[in-house]
Amino acid sequence: MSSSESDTTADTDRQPNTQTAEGTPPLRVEGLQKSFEGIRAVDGASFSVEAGTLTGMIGPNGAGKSTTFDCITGFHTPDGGTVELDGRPITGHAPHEIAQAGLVRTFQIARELEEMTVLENLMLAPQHQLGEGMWRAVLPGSRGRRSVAASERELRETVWETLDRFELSHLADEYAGTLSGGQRKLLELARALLADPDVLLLDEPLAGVNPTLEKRLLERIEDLRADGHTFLLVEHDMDVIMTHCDRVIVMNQGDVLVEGPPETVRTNEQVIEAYLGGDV
Ligand SMILES: Nc1ncnc2c1ncn2[C@@H]1O[C@H](COP(=O)(O)OP(=O)(O)OP(=O)(O)O)[C@@H](O)[C@H]1O
Repeated sequence: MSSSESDTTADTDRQPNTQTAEGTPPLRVEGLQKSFEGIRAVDGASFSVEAGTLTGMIGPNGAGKSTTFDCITGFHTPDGGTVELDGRPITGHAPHEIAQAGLVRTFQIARELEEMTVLENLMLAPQHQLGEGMWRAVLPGSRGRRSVAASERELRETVWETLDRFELSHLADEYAGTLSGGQRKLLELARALLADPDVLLLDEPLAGVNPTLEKRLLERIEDLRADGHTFLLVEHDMDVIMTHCDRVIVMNQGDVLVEGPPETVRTNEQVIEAYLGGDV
């Protein structure tokens, strides 16, 4: 069943985190399954991501990390299992519905966005990720009897604050297509944030990023975590995972092998074995 064939309706009414039951993790995955022509890419994976954490997902090639991300974010419809956001089911919903519900992933800047400036990319970000109707609901000030023009002015202010925060202001008028790999990653993260997510999924946020920008990206992610944002990231750089994550989920053959704090995971024999005896 494709996400568009889903017979349930996404509970897309954004509710503040304060209304969720105390102790409910922002993201809970239970018994997730997805096969491709007999290959069990995800085979019963269950895990939670706790509020305000930077949780890393690691695992050998083919362990099922990307497929898990795609099932969580609605790009694949799982064959079985459930995904809950703040205790509300989002399993099998379309990607834009899941973004509206508060779970957003970073995307590579698409070709058409490369031909727009950095500023335009950010001004359009909420609209692109949430759909035309919903983006007005997240515009700053749009909940009162404010004019759209006033709201758009406030969005522009938010965008400039975001540009400052990410040290991208000097690139505001540059075409996104001219940015370096690291600057693009910063822009991708900034775009995702403008959708005002409860949970952010980052898929290899540091791939192709030079050490200076890697440091800046990690600092921004840590600031955002300190502000209460919740992250789940797939990253192959083990040092980054072990140094910056609060919790680590290790996947192997489509299932969760081990979950815990980095110091526990690093020394776990099953984990070392899964990486063919290499140093984790
Ligand atoms: N669209 C697809 N069609 C067929 N098989 C697929 C598809 N997507 C993933 N697979 C298979 O599912 C398994 C899990 O793949 P997945 O990409 O989720 O793993 P991964 O942990 O993200 O790997 P990597 O770290 O190499 O990106 C692999 O055997 C892969 O070949």
